[in-house]
Amino acid sequence: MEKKKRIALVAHDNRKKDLIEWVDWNREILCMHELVCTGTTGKLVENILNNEQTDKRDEIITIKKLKSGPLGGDQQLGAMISESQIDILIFFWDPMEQQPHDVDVKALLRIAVLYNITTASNRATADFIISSRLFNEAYKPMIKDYSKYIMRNTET
Ligand SMILES: O=C(CO)COP(=O)(O)O
Repeated sequence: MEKKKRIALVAHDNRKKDLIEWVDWNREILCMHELVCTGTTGKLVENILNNEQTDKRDEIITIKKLKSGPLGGDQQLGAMISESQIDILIFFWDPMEQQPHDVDVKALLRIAVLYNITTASNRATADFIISSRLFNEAYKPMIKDYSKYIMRNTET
């Protein structure tokens, strides 16, 4: 990943407040990177980053907004990860409530592990990531070699 990171920000409804507070707190750093969000989270992130009271910049911050999570946003994000278009995933998922799209959530978290994507599910981890020395440097995560799996004999 380059110095400028492609960061995905996602939160379930009960955790949106947490994420928006975190984004607000880290606005100066986040604005220097590319941000991608699922739909509803994206609207809130864009609002807080362009809030006239708290933001001193002249330019309007735009972020890439995907579909809402339950409508395919998690899957879009998973596809972007598999295409090497995301470097960091900050996903505050809800540990207390089932989601209608639980399978999509699980798939997104699985693909993030598969591609060794830097991932935070809570604020403490997100704090450690954003304050890491590596956050400001180019970094090449190790990707496991799946060529044996791809070349396996499927006996057709
Ligand atoms: O459901 C989500 C992630 O699983 C988030 O979707 P929204 O950002 O559209 O609320």
